Amino acid sequence: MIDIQNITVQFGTRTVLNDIEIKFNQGEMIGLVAPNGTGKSTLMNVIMNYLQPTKGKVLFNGNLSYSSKSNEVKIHQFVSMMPDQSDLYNHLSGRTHLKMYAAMWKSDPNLIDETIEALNMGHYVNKKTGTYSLGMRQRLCFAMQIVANTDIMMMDEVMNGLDPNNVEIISKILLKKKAEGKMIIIASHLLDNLEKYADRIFLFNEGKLVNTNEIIEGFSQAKIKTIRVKNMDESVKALLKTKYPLIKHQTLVTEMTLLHLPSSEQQLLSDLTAFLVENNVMDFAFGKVTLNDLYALYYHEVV
Ligand SMILES: Nc1ncnc2c1ncn2[C@@H]1O[C@H](COP(=O)(O)OP(=O)(O)OP(=O)(O)O)[C@@H](O)[C@H]1O
Repeated sequence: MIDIQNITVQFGTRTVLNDIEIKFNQGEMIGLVAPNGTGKSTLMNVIMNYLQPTKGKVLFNGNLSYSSKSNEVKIHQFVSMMPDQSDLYNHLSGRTHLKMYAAMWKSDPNLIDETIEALNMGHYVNKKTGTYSLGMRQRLCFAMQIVANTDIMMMDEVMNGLDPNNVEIISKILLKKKAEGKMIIIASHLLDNLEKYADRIFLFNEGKLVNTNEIIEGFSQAKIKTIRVKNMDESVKALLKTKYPLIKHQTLVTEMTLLHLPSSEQQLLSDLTAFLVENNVMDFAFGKVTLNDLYALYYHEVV
């Protein structure tokens, strides 16, 4: 378990993390989402103690913190950060990298071949990494962390440069690790993927972590409670507000209007359908709010 207690990070006058307080549990997949340069890596660096916060501390499993070098060694036995592609040694093979990681974390050596097979790396893993493509290097970095097999795994842009097949393969491996009780923290811009697999997703806003479930009630529920309407006329919006004052409106920069319904009662849904059609609004769909919508709401950017 990670207990982040009042972490503040300032660089000069800029506050990148502002008094963050949050607990992450074993068996959870946590998604961190934000535009570039907002603090995702900074938070991970604090959790790894690569960066000392201006204020606050991080507790592991109740009472262990980075209060001494020997504690750091203890913590890094069960907390790992996925290596970066620039950490690879070009003159060594992928297999050698995997063996190093298995040896450093004293994990089960059988994991090496299992992981090579799961990630379809057999045809290249014995070659020097200097000959690998971007996607091959990325899979190796991921495989290294899987072989280390720590209880807490942090990954910054794990899906970088991967084709959709490999994104799915890695997602399935992550689900398996989660089922084994690992805590997985992922910073990613692949919102659809994150939305599918993460248990809790946090957006960074002005140095704070905002849980997506708190932005829109029922965000993670599949129930129909939202209508997505494209290019809705201001006059129709006004009419709708008068007729259905309980329906909340949110307009995104994507020209999409979200209508949040007070319930998903059948009668309300059919009345609303009739209302929209009568007012010549044809481009609409019932469905849940997506992470892409929330991103557009928060960051005024189209993903
Ligand atoms: N050591 C440092 N000194 C000064 N400023 C820093 C330092 N590290 C990070 N920053 C600044 O803090 C902000 C957050 O950086 P961070 O790397 O955490 O962003 P990020 O959300 O991980 O971005 P990305 O998606 O690009 O990886 C940025 O404005 C960055 O310039």
